[in-house]
Amino acid sequence: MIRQPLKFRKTIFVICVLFLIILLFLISRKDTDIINSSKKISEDIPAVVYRDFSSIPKREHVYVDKRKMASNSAIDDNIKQELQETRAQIEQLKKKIAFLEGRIPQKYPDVKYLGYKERKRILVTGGAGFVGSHLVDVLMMQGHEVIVVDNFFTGRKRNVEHWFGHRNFELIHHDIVNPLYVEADEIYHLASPASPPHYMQNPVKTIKTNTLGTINMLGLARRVGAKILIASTSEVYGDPMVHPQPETYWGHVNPIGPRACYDEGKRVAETLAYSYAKQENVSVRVARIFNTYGPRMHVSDGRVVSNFIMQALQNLTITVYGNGKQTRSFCYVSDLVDGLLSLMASSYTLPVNIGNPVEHTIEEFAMIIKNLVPGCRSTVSTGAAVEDDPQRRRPDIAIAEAQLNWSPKVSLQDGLQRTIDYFKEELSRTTFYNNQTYMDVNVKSPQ
Ligand SMILES: O=c1ccn([C@@H]2O[C@H](COP(=O)(O)OP(=O)(O)O[C@H]3OC[C@@H](O)[C@H](O)[C@H]3O)[C@@H](O)[C@H]2O)c(=O)[nH]1
Repeated sequence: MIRQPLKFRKTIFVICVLFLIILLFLISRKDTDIINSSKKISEDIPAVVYRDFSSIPKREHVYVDKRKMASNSAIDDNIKQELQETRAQIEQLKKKIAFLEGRIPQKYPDVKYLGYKERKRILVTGGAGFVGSHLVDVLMMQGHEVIVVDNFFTGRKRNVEHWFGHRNFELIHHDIVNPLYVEADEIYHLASPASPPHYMQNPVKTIKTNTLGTINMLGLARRVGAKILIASTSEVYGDPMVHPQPETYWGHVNPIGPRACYDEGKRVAETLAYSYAKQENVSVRVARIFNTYGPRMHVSDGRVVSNFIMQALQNLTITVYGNGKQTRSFCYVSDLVDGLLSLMASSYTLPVNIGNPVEHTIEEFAMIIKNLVPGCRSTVSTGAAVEDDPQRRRPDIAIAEAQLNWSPKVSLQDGLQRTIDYFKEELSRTTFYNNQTYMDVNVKSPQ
């Protein structure tokens, strides 16, 4: 009985071992299959293509807060409005820049080259004014170094801006009532208001400019040894008793009248010039300038040429002061400039009349201008006379012809046509319409 269970145990043991071996065999076979099949699967699956997802914009997480939505849209509207305003400002600035760029001279007018010995340093007081700027143009073209001094009371930068930046050109903003220290070989002293309404507007300033200013310029000429030309005027003859007026005529001036600040100021300027010549040995030239006209007269100048042309161009009444029987003789600005240059170059030191002797009544002159403006519908009116208005004026230019070999070349017709063209362009500048002060003049009552 005892041996039977032992045998049974052995048999059981053997069976178990065998079972285990079979099991291990089976397991090992199954593993190989799985590996093989998995290999096969991986070979069958196509390779995954790499894709760069970084370029795809990530969706921002937007937190929608309905309470804030209303205020956000109000802010959006403000921003939109600011944006629109800024855009409009930028557009305006662009236009302004384009306008300013248009005014920068692209190329200077042709300037002659002068050697060191021929080139002069020339000071022009009032060089940004009507006559001064035309003189500056010629001096610059001749190749000289030009210094313009102006206080811009009636002068304008616009008149000389085409020379800005040129190496021969210098602009000094200065009032010659105060001393000036510059180096110069020649001085053209033109600074002074010249239009009756302008010089009457501030008579003290007009006298100071023509007396103190002239003393300063003569003092400068003495210090630096410069030759100086004083711009005097036909007004030193006042309301003349001699006709036409020769340089030898002493004049007929009311010393306390409304024109005296200019007339007497210029008479003192002449006296000062000859005093400096005699006492300080200063080389002086004196030009007595008669009525002059041309481009660059200000639309608000107030003198007869600019007033009549502006009125005719706008079909306004042409305003003749007084009965229109008073006479004037009008010289085109380029002729005047030629005369000034000839006088400076000459050795003649006494006063010289520079003007055009062709004389017209102011009434005739109004009709000449009216007829030169095509389609002009202006009427001509006569009215109150200007106090102390000279009744006749015409230069005797015998000295200019003999001593300077000078006489005017431009006819009234041609000169007026060029001037009308200039004023037409001025009128097209919109700013003028806000500033129609060109008829501002002191008149006395007709009685
Ligand atoms: O609108 C106007 C302006 C002027 N006039 C008259 O036209 C004549 C000329 O007057 P302007 O103002 O042009 O010039 P004036 O001749 O009176 O003075 C000028 O003289 C010579 C220069 O040196 C000066 O430029 C200036 O003083 C005057 O009789 C004046 O009364 C008009 O009838 N209507």
